[in-house]
Amino acid sequence: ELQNFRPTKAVIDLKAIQSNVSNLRKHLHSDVHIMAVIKANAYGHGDIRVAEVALKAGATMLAVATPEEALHVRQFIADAPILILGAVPVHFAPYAAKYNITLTVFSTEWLEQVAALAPQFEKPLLIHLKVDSGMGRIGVRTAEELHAVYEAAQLENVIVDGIFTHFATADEEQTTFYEHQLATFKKLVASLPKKPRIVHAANTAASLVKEHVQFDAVRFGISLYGLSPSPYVEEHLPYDLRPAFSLETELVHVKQLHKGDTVGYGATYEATEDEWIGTIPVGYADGVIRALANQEFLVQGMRAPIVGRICMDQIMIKLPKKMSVGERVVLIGKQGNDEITMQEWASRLNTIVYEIPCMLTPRIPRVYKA
Ligand SMILES: Cc1ncc(COP(=O)(O)O)c(CNc2conc2O)c1O
Repeated sequence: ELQNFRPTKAVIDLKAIQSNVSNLRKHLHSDVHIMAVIKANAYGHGDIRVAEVALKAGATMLAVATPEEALHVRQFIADAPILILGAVPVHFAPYAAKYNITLTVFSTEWLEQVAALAPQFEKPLLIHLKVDSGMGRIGVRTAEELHAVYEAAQLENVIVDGIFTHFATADEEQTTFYEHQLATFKKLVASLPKKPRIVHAANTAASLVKEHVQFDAVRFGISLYGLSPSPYVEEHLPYDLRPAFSLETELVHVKQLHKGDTVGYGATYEATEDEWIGTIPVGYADGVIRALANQEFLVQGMRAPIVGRICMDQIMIKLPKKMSVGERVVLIGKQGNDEITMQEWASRLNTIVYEIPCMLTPRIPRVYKA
């Protein structure tokens, strides 16, 4: 395929992914499965390459968010079970059965409509029942709802293969709500006539810092990529995480400004003395949004702040000294003795690290370091 001409790229370190999975493998009880959560194009890291490495390093299942993601992954990964974590329309059920995609189910109406299609399924449809133990998103909330869905799922060509819930506060120090969710979930699972094969509840935070919540599988997302779900979890990690994602580019123009010269739309930045300014080929159409104003990037291991407004495709930075066109600029990652972390971006944008790799658009090619 065509090579990349623009020097802006995200470099994904597959050894970091491999290390994060194999460390989790050692951390978990040996009979607990690792479900690699690769939704949203593996949190912006590239779902197929991440899935291949994760499966080789000890994951046995994959989780995505949408039918389209599941079909895309199944085109490249023939065997691993793929669970769609979100709701899917009834008319997707025949495709799920055909392509061995496991669905999340929590509605009797959904099952009643699928009942009409099930006899024609090419293969049995695997489903996991979803319990809303407090996340307040999707799922059954009471024993009677759970039993109604369980009964409605007793269909030819439908197999209740799992049951799961999702924690809203596992990444926080406060455990009251988390304990309430865990107790609710355990009670509901115990109320079923038969335990489904795969019971799962833990996300990264619960997998890393909570006890007795591993059940039959854990759903491992953010720390698969070497990122921490929260500062609290970061302070209590059972092993070091290796961030897999770095973002880099090169200077495409360098000039010296004199006192009073201005930079960018609105002429919002004014040089206070002779200053060296670099221009880099990346902007808000790449997901480096305008709210990131004043973020620093690294050149020769030194910090260079954005000056002037972020443009759609270009950004100006104030260089610590005269530099040449072609000089490498690190927007996320290490250079010399310094590092620009995703957490630094997230703090500046008043968001969480999860959002950063997801917001970087496909115009930034993801290249892989094996
Ligand atoms: C149902 C479910 N399970 C597991 C995970 C993985 O969580 P982790 O990345 O903390 O390990 C998510 C992440 N869902 C989301 C992450 O950010 N917003 C979300 O809705 C999820 O929605």
